[in-house]
Amino acid sequence: MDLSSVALAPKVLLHDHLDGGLRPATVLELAHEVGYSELPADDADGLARWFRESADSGSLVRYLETFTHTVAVMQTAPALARVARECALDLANDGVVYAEIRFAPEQHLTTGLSLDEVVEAVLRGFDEGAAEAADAGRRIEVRCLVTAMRHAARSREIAELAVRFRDRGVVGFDIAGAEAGYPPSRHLDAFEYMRANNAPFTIHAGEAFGLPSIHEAISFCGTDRLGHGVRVIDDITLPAGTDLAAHQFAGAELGVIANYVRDKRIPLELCPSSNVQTGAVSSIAEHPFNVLARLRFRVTVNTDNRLMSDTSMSKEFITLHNQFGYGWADFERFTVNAMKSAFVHFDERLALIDDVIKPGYAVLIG
Ligand SMILES: O=c1[nH]cnc2c1ncn2[C@@H]1O[C@H](CO)[C@@H](O)[C@H]1O
Ligand SMILES: [Zn+2]
Repeated sequence: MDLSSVALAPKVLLHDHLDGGLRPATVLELAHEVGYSELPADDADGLARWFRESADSGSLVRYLETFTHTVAVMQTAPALARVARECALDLANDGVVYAEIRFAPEQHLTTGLSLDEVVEAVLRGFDEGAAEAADAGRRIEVRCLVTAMRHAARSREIAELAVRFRDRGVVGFDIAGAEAGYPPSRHLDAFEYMRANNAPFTIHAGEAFGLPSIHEAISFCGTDRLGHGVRVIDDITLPAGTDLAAHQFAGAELGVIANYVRDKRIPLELCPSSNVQTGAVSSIAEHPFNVLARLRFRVTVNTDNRLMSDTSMSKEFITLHNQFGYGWADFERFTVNAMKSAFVHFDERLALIDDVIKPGYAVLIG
């Protein structure tokens, strides 16, 4: 299994930040256009390296500081549309067939755009990119999640934005940003608004902060998915000396929260490389991905921030293959898990599973 063969496999991406996936060269060009002079490097390679190294901090708060630069160059409609178009193209070239891309509209208002104008520009970019990719023989469906920043106080407004655009490409709502000190229950009114409108949402939880955050997200807020959710492992007891790359974990004991997440089939948007960079886990070898997958949690594979982690869906698959020995049948399962967990309607999920994902893996499995 190598990068070029994995790139051919149909992949589904549920957790990817628009402002964490810019091409380094685009950051430079946009900075030049808008006169932003704070970039930490002046060539694409240097900038790519800076993002990866700075994000490799072991702290979510420092990881998030790197977004200052990407957000700074995404403040006009053309810049937002360009970044969105390139995002759709890059994902399609990597074999992603369905993606939900998130970003926080409230962070893109410094030159006077309205929340609606910001979302319209991004959706236009996705449409352009997806149309170009289709012309080149690479079909991709791109949808949008709007994120509210958990330290701020605009979550209800952003939830309303999500519902306002629900028939135009926005399929859900999310909260992100520093987790410690900003529990999901601070934004209960936003989640209640989403539920009252029968509109789905996901919550970044169980990344920098552990089980209490996951508990709030599922029990008080009623989240449909968990952004990361990786610390659910803290509610699972493994016998001493357990090999984390094993094929079965018969001795595992699940606590109340872990059982609830698994019983309810709550999807985990796991992001292996990002989780190591932010210190949510100490290394890929220590990543609970395999334990959770083998215990049949609904695990999905995600990139989080392709620029900060210098990654792609194919690279994340290869990383998991190298560490845990997964093959095509495993990747098909994770991909079907992700498609089942998507926020588009059931018939659209089913069509992608039956017409695109299963036939794609059938060819690879042979
Ligand atoms: O892994 C993460 N955990 C929490 N917040 C994040 C993560 N990655 C990105 N963002 C935050 O989400 C905003 C909107 O896209 C980004 O600007 C960043 O601050
Ligand atoms: Zn994220």
